[in-house]
Amino acid sequence: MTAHLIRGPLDASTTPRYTEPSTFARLPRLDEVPSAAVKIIGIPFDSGVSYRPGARFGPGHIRASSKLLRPYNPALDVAPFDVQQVADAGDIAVNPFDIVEALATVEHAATDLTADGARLLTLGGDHTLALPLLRAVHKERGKIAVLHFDAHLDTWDTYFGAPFTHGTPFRRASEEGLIDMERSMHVGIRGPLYGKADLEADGVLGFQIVRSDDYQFDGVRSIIERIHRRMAGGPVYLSIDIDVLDPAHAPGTGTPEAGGMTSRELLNTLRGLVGLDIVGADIVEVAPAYDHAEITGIAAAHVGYELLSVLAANRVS
Ligand SMILES: N=C(N)NCCCC(=O)O
Ligand SMILES: [Zn+2]
Ligand SMILES: [Zn+2]
Repeated sequence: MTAHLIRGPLDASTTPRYTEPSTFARLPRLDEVPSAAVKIIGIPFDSGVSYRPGARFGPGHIRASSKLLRPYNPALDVAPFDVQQVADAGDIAVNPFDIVEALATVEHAATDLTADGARLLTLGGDHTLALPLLRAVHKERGKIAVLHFDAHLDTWDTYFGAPFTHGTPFRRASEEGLIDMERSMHVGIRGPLYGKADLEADGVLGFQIVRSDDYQFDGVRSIIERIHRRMAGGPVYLSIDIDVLDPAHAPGTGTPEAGGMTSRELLNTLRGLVGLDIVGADIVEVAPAYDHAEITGIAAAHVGYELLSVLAANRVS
């Protein structure tokens, strides 16, 4: 194999940040590099939402909010764009009027983009997308442990009889045998449910729950330990619904719930994932119409940056 020079972000000291069309962190586009170990894709899809629409504009907003990121991450002592080629693969065009067709398009695109062994970081889009992304990962890797950050369980059964919505992806994934039921977790759960039965049903689908309140009572360190205890020893898929953050930290989302995590708690938890075999990730539910001053976009951009840093740190060690 020929060694290629890794291309990182544009240099902000010679090309101002606010020039050029947006790519994540001002990285090169996939067609500008020979290959990439990590590909960032946008999926502008929100036909699965139950409340406020608008997450279809999430990918563009996260990219636009990611321009200030810098190349060195002191928290993990790693330069995430130096040790691996990361590139922005643009958006996948999906049918907004036919959810089943949209899910098939996403699954095939994810399969194609990872055929060369690349890992995907997906920018949503609503949480319905986790299902086709897990289907694609499962084809490659078999049963996968899911680490799901969210205010919501997203293991409800149907809405208006519809099986594929942003409130149901992890029930479908569990029913389809995609997830490792001994090693999956929800983190950040809070807020009112439809009934106590929601939690009982969730329990048999293979998830353990870390509640948002556990952050206050137990702290970040103990939660990182719980995650490692449950998830080490096999591949992990990370799905991050931005509404896991408190609405003060992420107002730009479709189904906000009070009492959430701070962005500092989330970023520190993500840094604690170094050592886990993360095979793919998504950041979903960013809905810019309800955002202010890019608060949510910036949080999502930093979440993506920490994930890329964890992948880089895993590669270095
Ligand atoms: N996946 C997200 N963000 N929300 C699910 C909420 C489903 C409901 O309306 O009860
Ligand atoms: Zn949610
Ligand atoms: Zn969700």
